Amino acid sequence: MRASRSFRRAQSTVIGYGPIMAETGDPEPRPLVWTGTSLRLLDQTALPAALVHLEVDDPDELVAAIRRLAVRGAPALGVAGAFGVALALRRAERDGWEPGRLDAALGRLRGARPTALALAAGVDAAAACIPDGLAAVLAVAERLAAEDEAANRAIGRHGADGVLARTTRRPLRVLTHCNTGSLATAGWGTALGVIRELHARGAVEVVHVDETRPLLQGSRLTAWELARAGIDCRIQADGAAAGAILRGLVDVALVGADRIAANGDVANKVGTVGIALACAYADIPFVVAASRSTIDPDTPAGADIPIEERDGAEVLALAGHPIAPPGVRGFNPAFDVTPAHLVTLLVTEDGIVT
Ligand SMILES: CSC[C@H]1O[C@H](OP(=O)(O)O)[C@H](O)[C@@H]1O
Repeated sequence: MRASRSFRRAQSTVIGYGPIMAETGDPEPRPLVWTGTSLRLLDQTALPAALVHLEVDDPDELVAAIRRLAVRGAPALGVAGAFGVALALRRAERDGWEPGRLDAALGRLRGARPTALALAAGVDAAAACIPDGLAAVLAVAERLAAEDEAANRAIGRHGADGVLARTTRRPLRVLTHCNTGSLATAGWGTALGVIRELHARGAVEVVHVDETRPLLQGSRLTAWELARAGIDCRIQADGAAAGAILRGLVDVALVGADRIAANGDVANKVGTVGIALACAYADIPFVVAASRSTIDPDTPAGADIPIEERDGAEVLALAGHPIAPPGVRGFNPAFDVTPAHLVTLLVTEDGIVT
């Protein structure tokens, strides 16, 4: 890819885990870092094989990176959206954009992934400070990042308490879906943060990691984070989840959320509702870990949550290789909705919500 002016690709390719930790000096590489003039993204589409950083200084390049999931995960998108407002304001001031052009850029950023409430919320929070200048916008983005990591630590503690109070087997066999760790947030993670806390308390035997088709956030990202944290895991096909639960191989399922409706219905990565149904049938806890900012009082119920429909081509390929006959269409909803009555435990930084 020829790097355009605003989309420079700084690449350091390493294989495995150790070199990455040595490479960054950070036990948990952050999905994004503000450099002072640009947003440095860890390109999650290249993980786990390569550590690739993208230097983005244009809001529309950030929209493109969000849409192809180079940066992803509701909380991380909220922070990225807020920094995206700073990128847009820098551009507007430097290039003398008329107000309509800035508003249009913010609209594209806000709508880049419609299900994740945090993205729009992060853009709105930062945009509200545009009249106070760039420093104020950046301060909002930095605050959102700091608040998110602190919230995740609290979610981890409350979630571990809640899980241990509702399970008897020790140590636990946990199932998780998609990626809800440091890569999906400003640090530590939501459901993966609970798993980290349970592991710190010696309460995790193994984590069943759904690969999470079609983009494989589980096998590529969650397994990568767990391996780096020294937490034993086994990657499984998404289709193995219900059978593992019904065979009694799983003690608790822990997932994140992209948006929670006012009635408690939960939008999360596609495949989540099947796990919830299996947990209900097997009578094991189905636990949702999310920051309070994921709860949307303005969305009455799950049916009102916009579900992102992605290009069907993502389903028709695996790691870029075709796995379907030519001419067949793909159906590719990125999320599904779990009815509130199937959620055993909803945990936020405030504690057990339900
Ligand atoms: C910390 S919750 C992250 C949430 O976002 C993921 O979706 P995507 O990978 O498409 O951004 C998934 O739904 C996770 O539960």
